[in-house]
Amino acid sequence: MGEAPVFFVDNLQDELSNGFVLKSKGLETSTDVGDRTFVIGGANNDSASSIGVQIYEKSTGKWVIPTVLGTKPKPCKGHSAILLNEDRIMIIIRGSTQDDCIWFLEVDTKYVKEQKKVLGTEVVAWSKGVRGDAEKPIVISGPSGVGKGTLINMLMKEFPSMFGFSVSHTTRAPRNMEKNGVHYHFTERSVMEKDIKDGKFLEFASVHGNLYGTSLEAVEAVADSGKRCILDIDVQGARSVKASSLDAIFIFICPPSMKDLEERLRARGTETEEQVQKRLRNAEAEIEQGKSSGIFDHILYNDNLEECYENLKKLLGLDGSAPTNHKSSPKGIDLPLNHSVSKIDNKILINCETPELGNASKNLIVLDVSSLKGGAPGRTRGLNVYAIDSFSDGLNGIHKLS
Ligand SMILES: Nc1ncnc2c1ncn2[C@@H]1O[C@H](COP(=O)(O)OP(=O)(O)OP(=O)(O)O)[C@@H](O)[C@H]1O
Ligand SMILES: Nc1nc2c(ncn2[C@@H]2O[C@H](COP(=O)(O)O)[C@@H](O)[C@H]2O)c(=O)[nH]1
Repeated sequence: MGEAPVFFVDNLQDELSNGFVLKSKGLETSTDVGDRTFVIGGANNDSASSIGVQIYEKSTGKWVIPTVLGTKPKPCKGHSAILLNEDRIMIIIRGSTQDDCIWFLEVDTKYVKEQKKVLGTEVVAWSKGVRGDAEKPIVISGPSGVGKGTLINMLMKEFPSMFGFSVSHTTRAPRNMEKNGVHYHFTERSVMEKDIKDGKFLEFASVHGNLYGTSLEAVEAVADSGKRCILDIDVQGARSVKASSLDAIFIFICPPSMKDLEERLRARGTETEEQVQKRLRNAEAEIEQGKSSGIFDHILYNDNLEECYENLKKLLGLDGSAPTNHKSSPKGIDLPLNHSVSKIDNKILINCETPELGNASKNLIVLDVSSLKGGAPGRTRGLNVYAIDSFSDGLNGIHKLS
């Protein structure tokens, strides 16, 4: 059992040695991680659109401005910071409401270590804290024409409130009936390449001569709407997702034969002869990898469509053996401006004061961080939140908020 203190910056230099000017407004926190101090918050100019991060290296006495990945929290009236597991800092935004009050700045997680190698710079990564457990996303892969889209459409039609589709980006041209933003985000290669460089994609791959990718936003938009996310991506993309922090179920759809696959692709009539040939050539390698790579948790054969659909529902627990109602979104918490934060084991205690109700009225919000999942890039899930009312007068009531 131990209590981690919360630090507030009180004596930072105005002009940093690397030329970075920190106009301290008393809104920053500093958190020590090994021999580095992470200074978070306080816009370095008035038009800043997000919370800034700087690192002070105690051994060299130098300030470093890291590459900041992930969606960043907006500048705020102040925040509290507390170190978790030596690899991430939990940020509790003051005066914020609902779903925007808990954030994580990853400073030494697996993802951050990988990105440091890739980018060759100091890296930190933001992820937003989400209460409760969303069900695992479903990754569906398989060769072009095997019936992935058909199966996904059947699932979304039968369970519209349960599933949401991750709308990918692609550089290929839209087909006749395809709508931008619904089937794909159709995009220019140069724009997509820049977004990939800026860390906006969970995965991307060159597929049949075009660029395809899943943006973090596409997956998180579905999860934030309380639905279970379905990704229709190729095997290369599935491999990247498997290596990421997204905890998903991986399903590979196999055709009964190459002959059937060819017939389906031709019958769909959406590709030129040259494209059909290219997709069929790629299909052989994809089927080989799908069966042997160890990426996939389940392989389904799509011979008879109805049978394959029933098998898909069965493995997702939708065949009547499990309840089909999706969980309702957890309630939010209103975090007051005045609060203090401490840590005991896997619990963060937020001590909230309500001045208008006098000293006797204090509420304690408990964040249980023992079951955190996921993380940057994306969301950190599995936060459990409890409120204990008026604890200074005795334990009047304990409410589980999520
Ligand atoms: N079991 C099946 N038997 C016969 N035809 C099928 C079967 N499943 C799907 N199809 C048909 O095969 C064609 C290809 O299906 P679909 O477009 O769903 O493939 P896909 O895997 O999503 O392809 P892509 O990866 O290119 O998007 C469609 O015309 C669809 O109606
Ligand atoms: N790696 C990714 N692959 C994707 C993504 N979106 C779709 N795909 C795959 O591309 C092929 C071709 O699709 P089509 O619509 O042009 O027929 C297919 O296998 C899809 O699964 C993505 O975001 N990433």
